[in-house]
Amino acid sequence: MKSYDVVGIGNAMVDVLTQCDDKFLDWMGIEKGIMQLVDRERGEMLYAAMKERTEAPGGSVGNTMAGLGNMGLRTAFIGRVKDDALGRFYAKSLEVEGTDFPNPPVASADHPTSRSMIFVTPDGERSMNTYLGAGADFGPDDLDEEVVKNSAYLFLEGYLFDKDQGKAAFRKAAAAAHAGGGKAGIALSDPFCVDRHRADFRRLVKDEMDYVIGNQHEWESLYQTDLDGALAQAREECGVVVCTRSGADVVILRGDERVEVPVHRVVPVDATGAGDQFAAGFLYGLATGQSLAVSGRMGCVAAAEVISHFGARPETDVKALFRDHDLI
Ligand SMILES: OC[C@H]1O[C@H](O)[C@H](O)[C@@H]1O
Repeated sequence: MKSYDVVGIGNAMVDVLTQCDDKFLDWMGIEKGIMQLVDRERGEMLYAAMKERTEAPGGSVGNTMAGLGNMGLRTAFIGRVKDDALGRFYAKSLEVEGTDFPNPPVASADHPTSRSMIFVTPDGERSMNTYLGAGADFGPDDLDEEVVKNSAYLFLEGYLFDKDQGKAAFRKAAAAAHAGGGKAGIALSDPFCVDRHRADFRRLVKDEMDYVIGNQHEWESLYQTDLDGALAQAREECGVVVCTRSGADVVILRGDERVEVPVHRVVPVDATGAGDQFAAGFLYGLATGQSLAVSGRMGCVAAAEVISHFGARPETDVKALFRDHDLI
């Protein structure tokens, strides 16, 4: 019996969230709806410009693991934080939410704990301004293979694939997952990151991943073609292929099987974490032996919950929502 159902690896990041209007975004030169990297100076300027701030633990795969913990699975999140106030806050909050955080904060980290300044506009769109701190320096030495071997599923965050040491850590993690008889998967995370490392992402997806979750732009960027062409290639190269399409039906492929899961469009209160919680719901289904259709619907239920309030992690009992929808 494994210790964990799902173990995730990603950039451990604290979110600083605020609300603003579109004029404020223009004024500050913030590009709407995407993740932009910022240096420390701009990060501090944006932080100071926020009128009211909420600080919350974030990070894409960290959010997914917290979501899976909320659903009652046994989870761990492996990430790198500095031993500073934000890093200790991050580690503690995951443990409180029921997800193990095996790596202690690193006193000697060169950079402070990663953070993202997130501006949410009245249409619910989120614009993220990320300062890549200690979390982005995650490398093979930060990975205890035994934790991964002891999990049925491994889930990786594409953002960490932006640096060579992150790539090396992912190869080590995938090998450990397979050595332990588990399955390895990744969230592609960002079309620009895919664009910067296309060849390496392609190799990883083809040779080392059992399931891959991405949105339309990420899949198109990976194969440099339209969505149908991209998914046709992905299906040849990877066991389970999941494509979210911002409000349109989710497409899931496994061999000859193709499932389309309907999405009910609503105006979000805050879209932050929608993809992360879709992944949590979907992985819950996969890890508990549900069909692709049910797993996809679980993903949509979890995503709908998180966009109904401010912040990237669930605030209600998502398993109860699965029951309300007759999914369990
Ligand atoms: O996907 C949303 C997450 O991405 C960024 O990493 C932020 O931390 C945020 O919580």
